[in-house]
Amino acid sequence: MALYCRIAFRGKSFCCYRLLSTYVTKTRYLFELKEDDDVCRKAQQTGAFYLFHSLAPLLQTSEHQYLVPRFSLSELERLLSKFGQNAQRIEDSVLIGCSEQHEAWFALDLGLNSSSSTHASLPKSEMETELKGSFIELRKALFQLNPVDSSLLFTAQSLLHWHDGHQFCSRSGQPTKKNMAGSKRVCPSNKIIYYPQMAPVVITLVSDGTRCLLARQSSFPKGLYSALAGFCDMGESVEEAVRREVAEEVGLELERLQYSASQHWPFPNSSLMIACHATVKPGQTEIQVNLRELEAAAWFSYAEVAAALKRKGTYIQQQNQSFPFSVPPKLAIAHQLIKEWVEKHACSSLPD
Ligand SMILES: NC(=O)c1ccc[n+]([C@@H]2O[C@H](COP(=O)([O-])OP(=O)(O)OC[C@H]3O[C@@H](n4cnc5c(N)ncnc54)[C@H](O)[C@@H]3O)[C@@H](O)[C@H]2O)c1
Ligand SMILES: [Mg+2]
Repeated sequence: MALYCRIAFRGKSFCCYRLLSTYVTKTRYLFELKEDDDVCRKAQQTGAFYLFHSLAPLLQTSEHQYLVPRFSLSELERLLSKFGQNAQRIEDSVLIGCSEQHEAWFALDLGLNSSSSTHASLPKSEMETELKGSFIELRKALFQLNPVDSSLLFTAQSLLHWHDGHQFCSRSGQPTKKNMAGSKRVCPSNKIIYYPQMAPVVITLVSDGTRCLLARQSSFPKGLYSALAGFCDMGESVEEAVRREVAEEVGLELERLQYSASQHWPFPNSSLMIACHATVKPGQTEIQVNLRELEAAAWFSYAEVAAALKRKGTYIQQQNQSFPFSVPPKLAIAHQLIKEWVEKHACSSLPD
């Protein structure tokens, strides 16, 4: 789908015959859906709905992967009526994206109670039988989802979670009302607008030139080591947050810092993960682990990290082996940082 655009110049408007790209028209359409409740309501007629129960997405088991079923508006209305609820509950759904053909995608949680509606939680097991699937905790399903589905479900779960936690105005105590798309909530009594929020988190892979530093918290699965991560403090730049987190957690001062990429991460609350590579000064590599934050931290050689990257799944610790370990799954940005480091060091690690 493409649009011709109208541009304004010195107060006059001109029709421009530049064809807008599919990406631009899709982006403009999503913007309209967020801004205009009527357009969004209309989009539900032809849209697709993803279902959740208490923030766990509905999934169906296939051979090696989970499939994510979608429902039309009429299928959803039929389902709600079967469980004794009216179609008004669909207004609790949130917009999570759209296709290039402008089919809008929504997510609806059938397990959460909304303050602004009288809708009670629907029975999970009966719904699972009816829908021929299971509501599975997103974190547990991570390994068996494709990247497109997981990204959509991350967005959906984060938005549903945010709405669930922001049903009341923190100033007036009155229930807030969401717009159709779920891109904001407004307090009807004082008009304060609340927008979905995420916390900036820095994640850093520190290298001393030949080794990289990985750490684990006691809550991690056995054997799992990751890059150093931490929430940004109020008023900090990304660079300041990276330097502080590394100093706080392992007692090292950084020399150089390089941005790599970013990722939205929904666990336990929405974070924007900002991933960097960093180096320490040669010779200044002695780690002092902050045991209030970490269980352990250590330098790992290229060979150790490259072997861990190749290993599938999480490692189950074996007796008498001091350093076997695993790294985070492919979907996590920590995995990407570690992979980039291994690729960069592959050539320099070849035997002479
Ligand atoms: N996607 C990935 O690859 C990846 C890898 C590692 C960590 N992470 C995520 O990064 C996040 C931060 O890592 P961490 O636990 O090491 O952080 P951290 O080192 O900052 O330690 C967490 C502590 O920071 C404090 N804190 C400050 N601001 C906070 C806020 N806005 N929300 C929650 N706690 C806050 C709390 O006391 C909390 O116990 C975690 O949520 C984790 O899920 C993602
Ligand atoms: Mg940390």
